[in-house]
Amino acid sequence: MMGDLLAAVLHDRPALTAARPLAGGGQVEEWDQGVWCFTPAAPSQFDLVLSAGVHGNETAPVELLDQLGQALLDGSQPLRCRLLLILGNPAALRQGVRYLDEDMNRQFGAQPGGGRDAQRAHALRQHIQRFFADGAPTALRVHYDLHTAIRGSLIEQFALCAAPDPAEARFDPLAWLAAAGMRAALLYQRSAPTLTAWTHSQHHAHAATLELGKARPFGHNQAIDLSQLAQQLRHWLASPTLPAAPNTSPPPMPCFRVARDIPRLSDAFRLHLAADTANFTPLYPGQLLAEDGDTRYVIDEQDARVIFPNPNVANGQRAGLVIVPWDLP
Ligand SMILES: O=C(O)CCC(=O)N[C@@H](CCC(=O)O)C(=O)O
Ligand SMILES: [Zn+2]
Repeated sequence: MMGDLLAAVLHDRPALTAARPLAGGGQVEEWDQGVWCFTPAAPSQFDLVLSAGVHGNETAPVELLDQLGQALLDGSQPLRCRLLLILGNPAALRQGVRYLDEDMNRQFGAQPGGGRDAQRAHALRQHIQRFFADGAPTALRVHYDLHTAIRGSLIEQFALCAAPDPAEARFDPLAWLAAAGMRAALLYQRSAPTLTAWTHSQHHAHAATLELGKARPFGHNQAIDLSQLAQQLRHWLASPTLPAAPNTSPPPMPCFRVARDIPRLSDAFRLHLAADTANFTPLYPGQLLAEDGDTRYVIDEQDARVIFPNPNVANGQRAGLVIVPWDLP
């Protein structure tokens, strides 16, 4: 059943008109449409940002965060950490589209656009900045941005994040992701214009984009199993302290790195993959992956796989990623 937070966003009205005490202690305040700051009764050393709906057609994780928000409102979910809950792109959610003018998850880099998605991205940056600034300077900062993908995937649930920092003794990001049901990690080595790349680089948050299944409209997400993620999120929200956990070795899941981006440079771009090619499909050396006028993208990596192949992006945007296994040191 739809909760109060999502209903408000879909009806284009506020969910709360003033700060509301939570039945289980603490309070919630609406900072903007689709942005709620939950504060626990006692001070916390854990600041958690959970976002979904940055792409308006990716509804399963939006339903999950709506249920979590409702459980906090009605007191059935205890809260021991600070939480910023975000439904990313309300106007795109209302229309059931990935974005309005420009992909919102490309508006967090050095050159954001000027359209409605870029304006919303700017507002989200301000809210997240305020949330972290209001927390304890020593708090552990974690951000999960929940998505679903255009295509099916040979590994259904996986994370995209920066490589773990071996110096971080408080927290094992890959162990948390494994506990939340992620079965692979794609580790970035360079910056990207995405929301989690921004919270990681600007706010030193342990930030990951979670891919959770195939994108479908509201009410059609029965095939996506978010139970493990939901259980872990509920556990973390209720935990008075976080277990100290240095990075484990070997990592608890297969890890990959980006061997290269495949950019769509022009209208001549052609992707030589079937439209139903799943994420993580293996590519073989010598395979012609794509052409763009005179530019040919031929696989020369061993054990390569493809992620997010999509020829229908705007010129200049990423039309796919070639990834390879990465044995973390
Ligand atoms: O299925 C697809 O082609 C895209 C799914 C999606 O929205 N993925 C995110 C990944 C973000 C990241 O690279 O960290 C995106 O493209 O924004
Ligand atoms: Zn997405």
